[in-house]
Amino acid sequence: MSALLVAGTTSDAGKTIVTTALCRAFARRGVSVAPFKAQNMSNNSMVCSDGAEIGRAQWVQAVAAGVEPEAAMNPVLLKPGGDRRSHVVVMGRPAGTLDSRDFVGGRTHLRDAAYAAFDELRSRHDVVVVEGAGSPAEINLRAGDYVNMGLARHGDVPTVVVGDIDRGGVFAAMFGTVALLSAADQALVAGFVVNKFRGDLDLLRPGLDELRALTGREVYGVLPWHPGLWLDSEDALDLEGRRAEEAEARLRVAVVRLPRISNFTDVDALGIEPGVDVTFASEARALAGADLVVLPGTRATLDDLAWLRARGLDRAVLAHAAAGRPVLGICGGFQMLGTRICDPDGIEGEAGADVPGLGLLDVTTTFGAEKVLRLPTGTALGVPAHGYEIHHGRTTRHGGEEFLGGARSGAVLGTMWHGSLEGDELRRAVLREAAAAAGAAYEPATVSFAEQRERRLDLLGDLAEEHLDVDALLDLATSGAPAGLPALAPGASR
Ligand SMILES: NC(=O)CC[C@H](N)C(=O)O
Repeated sequence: MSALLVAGTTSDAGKTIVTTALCRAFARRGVSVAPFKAQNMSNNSMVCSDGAEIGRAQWVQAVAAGVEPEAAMNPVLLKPGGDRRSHVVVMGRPAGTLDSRDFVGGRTHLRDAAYAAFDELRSRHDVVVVEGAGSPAEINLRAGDYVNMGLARHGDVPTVVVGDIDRGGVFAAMFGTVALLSAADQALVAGFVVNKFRGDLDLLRPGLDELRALTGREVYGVLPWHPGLWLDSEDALDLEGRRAEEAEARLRVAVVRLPRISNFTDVDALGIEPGVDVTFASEARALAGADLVVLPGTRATLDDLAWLRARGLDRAVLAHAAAGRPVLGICGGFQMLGTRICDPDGIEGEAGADVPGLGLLDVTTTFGAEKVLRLPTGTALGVPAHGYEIHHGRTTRHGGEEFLGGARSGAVLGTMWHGSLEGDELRRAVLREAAAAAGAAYEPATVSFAEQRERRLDLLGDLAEEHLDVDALLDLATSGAPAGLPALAPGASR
């Protein structure tokens, strides 16, 4: 019945990490906890067991909390395309598109859906850990906000502000975030969490003391900078951090960094393999020397195919395949490998588009308004496989062999399934085949993706225990923001 909002001074300040860590730490205390983010802007999503689509981060946070992921945890999901339009998902189901100009006004139906989901979720759990978006002090957007202080005010939710000290300016950012809010909003902000600190805590302490004195608010902890903390990636911001650290890489995988890349956590599963070196390629020469080229999913297949061609990456992929080297296309990337892609109704871009694909697989794709959301299971390469599907494109195979809801022709593999590489047996089988086709002396290790994810979530829980005052934060969630928090100028007068 209680809740805590984790807001941030900026995007990427560490809200997702802190929310996930608190989900795990609270759950360890036997508390029934659920994650929530009113609105997520991301092309990285996941399918829940009832077929609902939610942001990947909330899905992982539910796993951290030990509860079944569900639509109410991320009632509004905006998936941006290349044309200023976002696909809107409400309570896990497609709900039309939104123009970027509608972002401030015209969204009350989304706000209402978000508040209803939050109220309902809170009624079923002891604590809801809410992740904010961007900064709560985006004062140009405050009137229409239902993700940060709008939601906090709706549910009387105590709030902490996370600041990234690695960027510098964290004291100004934390003080300013509170001071710009109206007095009523400020009354809910109980304190701060410093993230990504490296160095001597004794040097930081005088600043924290002064921040406490200046704001009359608590500092609930200082999380250290930690290199191995990646979670299933929420958005494309942290793509650079996904490179496998392996001195003697034996299988080199180049993932084409499509601008509207989506559901690319497939890459995370490759990144856990000790002998696999994963790099992202934005230009043709970055594919040179790759054993396996991966074309990942994309929110906008045709726009990204045009981008691929403009950069000459199409010729590099074709040359790679012509040399008998392996290519793996996943969902949107698979669609690109086909002979033809049509968008008669303008689902992803311009209506009436009809464009040749790379022609490596004998399949054609037509986009339809209805979205496919599924958790398929099956067999491929002689081992059991599972995955998830999120797509508007209907891809039909006219030749080649069947492969995971897709097609294969020699060393070129294409699948509609995301997440299949999280299956340890299938990942090994795919990598073994790829190595054979590429002539690489590589043998997959025996790592388990599920175990690695669990270990990372435990590591996050441990970090929270060690560096945050988890009991005080749980108490804050339960008791609400303390009375008498000072209102800082200039927001205090608003
Ligand atoms: N997940 C994906 O890669 C989606 C591919 C494509 N945008 C479709 O909807 O069909």
